[in-house]
Amino acid sequence: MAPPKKSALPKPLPDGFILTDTEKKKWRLGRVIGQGGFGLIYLASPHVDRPVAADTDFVIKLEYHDNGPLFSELKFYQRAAKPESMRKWTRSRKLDFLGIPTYWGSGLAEYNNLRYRFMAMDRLGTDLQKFLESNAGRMKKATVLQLGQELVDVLEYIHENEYVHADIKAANLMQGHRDPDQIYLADYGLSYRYCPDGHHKEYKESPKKGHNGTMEYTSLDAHKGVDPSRRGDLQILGFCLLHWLCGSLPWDKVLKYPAHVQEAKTKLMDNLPDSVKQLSVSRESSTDEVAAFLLYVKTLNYQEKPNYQHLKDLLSRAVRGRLDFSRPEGPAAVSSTRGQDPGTREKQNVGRAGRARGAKAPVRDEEQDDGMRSKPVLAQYRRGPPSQKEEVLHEVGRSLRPRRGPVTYVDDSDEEQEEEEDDEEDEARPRAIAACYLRGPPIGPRSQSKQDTENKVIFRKWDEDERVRPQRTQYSHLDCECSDWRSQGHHGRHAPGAHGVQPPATSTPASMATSLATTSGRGSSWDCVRELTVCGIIYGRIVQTSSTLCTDQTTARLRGSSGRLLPPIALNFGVACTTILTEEFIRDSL
Ligand SMILES: Nc1ncnc2c1ncn2[C@@H]1O[C@H](COP(=O)(O)OP(=O)(O)OP(=O)(O)O)[C@@H](O)[C@H]1O
Repeated sequence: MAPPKKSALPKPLPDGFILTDTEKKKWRLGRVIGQGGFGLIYLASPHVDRPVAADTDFVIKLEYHDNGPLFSELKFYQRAAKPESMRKWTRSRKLDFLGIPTYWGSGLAEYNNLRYRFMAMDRLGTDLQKFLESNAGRMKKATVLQLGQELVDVLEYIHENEYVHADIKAANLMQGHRDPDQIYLADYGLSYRYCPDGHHKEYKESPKKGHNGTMEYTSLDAHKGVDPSRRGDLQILGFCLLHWLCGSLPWDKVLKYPAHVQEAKTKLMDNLPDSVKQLSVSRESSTDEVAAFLLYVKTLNYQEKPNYQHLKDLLSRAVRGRLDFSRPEGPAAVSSTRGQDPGTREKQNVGRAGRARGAKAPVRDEEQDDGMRSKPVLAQYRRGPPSQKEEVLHEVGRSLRPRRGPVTYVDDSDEEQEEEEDDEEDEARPRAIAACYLRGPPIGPRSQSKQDTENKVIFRKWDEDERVRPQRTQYSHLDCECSDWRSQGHHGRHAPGAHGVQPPATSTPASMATSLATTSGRGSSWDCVRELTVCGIIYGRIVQTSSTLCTDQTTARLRGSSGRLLPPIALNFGVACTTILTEEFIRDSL
């Protein structure tokens, strides 16, 4: 019998499933606590004879066997982050702590004719993107500088072990599960072995590979299609520090135009330190240290080993102690991509972008925008080239970074094949991502249709509701909504990625619903409209489809820079989708 057709996200394994890793150690799966574009994160425990405790210290990341990201991540942990080598490093450098999660094992599994790869690792806590979201995109200066120093330590360790991370951002920084003062750099799915066996990659620009990474922060080398290196990681970190201090970056408004982002970053780097100093939002949050940091990074040659101690010294104003993620004092972030009315945001952003660019108006062209915006928001905003026609809804809710499509990987337990794997791994690294594949709807003004105006009214009302709704963490939000859904007897059966039925790729709402009804063999399209919406509520992954339904602006307002729907907003968004889907469904049916 042919195995069932696979989607990118694995069909979940049942609660209590036992996995055996390559060291013959057994792991019991608990409930799912997270979901990426290709993988699920389960609570897990090595005590297989009893259910997994809610406060367990382990998680298991699960992907289909032939997906690339987990394979790359595994290789990183196996080669560069062995617990013993990290312990030695920490001792020799007299560090209190090194923020790299511990890898506990990995292996393969088979269930219902499907093959999986898994990795057991430390359980982590909240990611820092959450704090930014509730603090208008900013952090206190002492916290930013302290984080900067800790991340320089982490980068020095991984750089000395032949790897670069290449995707540093708040969404990939997570608090410790037990100790919120310990911050870990997670997600090594895009990490790159820049110096295999001590041989540094050559500098080679390749326009076809250009603009790889998370658009806000990716390095100028990556914009030019040059393989990631140590200086690139440090430049990415510098852009992150600047963002966290100011709540915005000069290129926030042109993120969908990679060439414009590259131009703005080049200008910023060319005009250091003034270009960065003048972005300070207040004296307390002055950007002088970040300007000096980026200035030093600019002096580095492609293959040059950075002076990490010097970089830490440049950020040394921070006081060691507890990290403080409370809202910084002083003016609100002027162009945070979150938590603000887009009108306000736009006005403020013009000022900031203008300053960063000198006298020139922000890279923003109404005509061009309108041209772009008049087109329907279709597959071109998905992340990564559309490899398969049946690309599904849940793939579009992921971060902006590109991912390789399914590639067959050899079993990494076979050391003899390591070199072959390395080649394969290099081959499989994410390739250039053309601007047209960038996920996210156009941002900015557009001509208003009647539907736009109606949608705005709907969203304004929910924005008001939003202010009185208490903030919840991502986990509790997900848990709560999943359990609501389960308590209705659905058990995630119709949730994207959790069953054999996948919502169809972008289409009209009516055809989407009808197609879902046909493929699932269930009920009427009307039921499916409702279920699609619930899927959206639970997973916050209905962005792409809703992009085709809602106005660009309303959708843009609901996104964080990570590209995810902000959790409380996801709920509202689901409701909005119901309305829009329903209206269009009725209209199409008449
Ligand atoms: N070690 C961990 N402990 C606890 N939660 C985790 C851990 N790793 C990841 N998560 C949670 O699971 C979610 C999915 O993580 P994952 O690394 O698979 O994907 P992602 O980084 O969100 O997306 P992408 O597919 O772009 O990598 C994360 O957003 C995070 O909330």
